[in-house]
Amino acid sequence: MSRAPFHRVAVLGIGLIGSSLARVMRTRGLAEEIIGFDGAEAVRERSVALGLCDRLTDSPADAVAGADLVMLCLPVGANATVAEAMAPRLAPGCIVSDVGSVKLSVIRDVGPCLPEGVHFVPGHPIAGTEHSGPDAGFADLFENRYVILTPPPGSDGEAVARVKSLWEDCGAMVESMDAAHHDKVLAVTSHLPHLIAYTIVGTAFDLEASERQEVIRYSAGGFRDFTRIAGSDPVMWRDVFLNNREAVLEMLQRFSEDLTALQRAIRWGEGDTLEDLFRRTREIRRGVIEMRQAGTFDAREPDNPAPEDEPSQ
Ligand SMILES: NC(=O)C1=CN([C@@H]2O[C@H](COP(=O)(O)OP(=O)(O)OC[C@H]3O[C@@H](n4cnc5c(N)ncnc54)[C@H](O)[C@@H]3O)[C@@H](O)[C@H]2O)C=CC1
Ligand SMILES: O=C(O)C(=O)Cc1ccc(O)cc1
Repeated sequence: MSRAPFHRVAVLGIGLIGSSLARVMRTRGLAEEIIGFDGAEAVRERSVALGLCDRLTDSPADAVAGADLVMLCLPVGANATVAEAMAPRLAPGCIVSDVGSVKLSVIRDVGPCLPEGVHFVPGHPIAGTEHSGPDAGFADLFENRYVILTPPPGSDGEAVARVKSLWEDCGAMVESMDAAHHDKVLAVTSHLPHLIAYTIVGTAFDLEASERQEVIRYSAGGFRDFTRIAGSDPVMWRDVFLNNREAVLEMLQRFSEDLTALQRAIRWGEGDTLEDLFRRTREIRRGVIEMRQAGTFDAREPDNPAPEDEPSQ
């Protein structure tokens, strides 16, 4: 029997992403032992009941003792406190990685806590859902999804290669890029869309009670897709916006300029302007589907069947 690529993996934060990682590492034999840490007692109890880890602890330091890989799977705003608490027990040669949606802040918050001889390989799976918590995770979450690694200059090549290989073993396609570039790209592809969804659903909620009822009843006209995204975890997304402030504000500025241009086209009846844009965006949608990145939850795409726990259309 071949040995697992990692001896002891500590998963810090057993929510959607942490529990999915624990599940896939377990089912594919990627770790001999999985130790879980979570700050919430209810999450630890649920993780025990689900059999996600070999052992659960309420101490980050206990969790990382003797680990050769530590995976931070926390809201990005929690990384600094947890990294400080775990640092004294990190073994020399250990790899610390993460899954946070923002990368510059993780490098800023975690990097300085790590002792000499510990390797830091920040990462971000572009895979998820609007659900959170240990029950929401599933082993196939990373299958055919991208994972972006943002190793700081001078990172240990072997550590980066081991993290890359782990994600590939989880079914993912791995790319590397500079952290600042990652944060700009994700600001437009992920963070801004979530902000727009939160705004539009909030706007609808603030309508008169009678109109609000109708918004919910007739939501199939486009609104429903926004409510899925706007149902995402409030703490996780608060931390994303507070920690990717500059890039999000820059993209928001560009977006609001484009929105103003559309507003003008509608006001002046410039149908060609509207149609040209809608044709270009339809092409982009087709490209996303061709690259099979349309989402695990999009039941209308034949290439992307809905998981069993999602209601089909
Ligand atoms: N939800 C998604 O679709 C994706 C999330 N991510 C990133 O993954 C990370 C985790 O997200 P999810 O798994 O979705 O969140 P989640 O809310 O499902 O899980 C986070 C877990 O961290 C624990 N936690 C929070 N603050 C803590 C603290 N201070 N000390 C100890 N434990 C604490 C919570 O109890 C919870 O169990 C985030 O950084 C997020 O940006 C990355 C890709 C996709
Ligand atoms: O559910 C969705 O539409 C998502 O966008 C999931 C997601 C959320 C955050 C990430 O950093 C990556 C993926």
